[in-house]
Amino acid sequence: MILSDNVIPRTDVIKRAGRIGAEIRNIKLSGDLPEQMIASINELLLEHKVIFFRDQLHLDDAEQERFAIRFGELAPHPTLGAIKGTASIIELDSTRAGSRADLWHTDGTFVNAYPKIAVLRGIVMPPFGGDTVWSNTASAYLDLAPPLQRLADRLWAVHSNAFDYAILARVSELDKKHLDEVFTKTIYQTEHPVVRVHPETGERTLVLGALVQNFVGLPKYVGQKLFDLFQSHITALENTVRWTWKDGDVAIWDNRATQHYAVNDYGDQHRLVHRATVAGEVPVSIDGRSSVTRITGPKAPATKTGHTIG
Ligand SMILES: O=C(O)CCC(=O)C(=O)O
Ligand SMILES: [Fe+2]
Repeated sequence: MILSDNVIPRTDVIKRAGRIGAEIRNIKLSGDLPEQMIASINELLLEHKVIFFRDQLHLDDAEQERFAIRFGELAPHPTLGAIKGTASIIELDSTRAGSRADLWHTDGTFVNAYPKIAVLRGIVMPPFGGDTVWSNTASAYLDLAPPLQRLADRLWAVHSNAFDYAILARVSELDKKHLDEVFTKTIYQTEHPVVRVHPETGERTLVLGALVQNFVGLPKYVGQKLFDLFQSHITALENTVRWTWKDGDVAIWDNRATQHYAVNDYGDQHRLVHRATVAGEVPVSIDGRSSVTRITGPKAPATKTGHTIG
């Protein structure tokens, strides 16, 4: 019997899709939960990759962070920082530029030690639309045919917070200016293995998503096709779970084994979420090499911009 069975009854864990996602009932999240409970939540997180808790309306920013810090050090966003009075919380408010994360991504992969866990609290959720979808990057790896696994095993990709305007067609001129000024005030470029070994489960997971710029040693055009091929395995519907939010819901994901996408279908209805972030480990490839941040510098020439993903 695994640890969590003693602490969280199996009947309080309700799977929400075949390969990823479970709702956990009858827990009031707080910084004061006993250590065994935190260990059990972590165990369920590793198993299900994203876990959901309803009715957490008692949480404020401080308590959200007191809970999150039980899983590790809090990590502010490298360029956005954290909202006032918090160590790591970013606010995504639909009325503000760049707050719609409608691209498949893993958070923060433009740095080497990108976050391991995110705790997202739905504060004002629209009555319809605005779901979030997560995908399982460990099962996606297993879905690859063995020759494609061997190819992925050896590939490395460059991730950056610099973006081409072309892929952000929905962003207005005003948004571009804001994103340019805030999100990409420093440009990071990091080389990650396409396949990392999960430090807690030993699983192989794919490290890709919207922050990928190119594959090391591959022409852009070829790389784009390969990227699409790998991403299509990650985002296959069978490999995802979709959450319809209510105010007070909390979603916690293992950012080392997932990608996510915030569905942008709620028009100008208000949607407000706060995310606390737990620092992660530097990824290690299957042959034991670590990710490297190659460039950390002031913003380069004006052809690039950013987005709040990550
Ligand atoms: O708004 C959401 O549902 C998810 C936003 C996101 O990508 C994040 O918090 O990392
Ligand atoms: Fe995100």
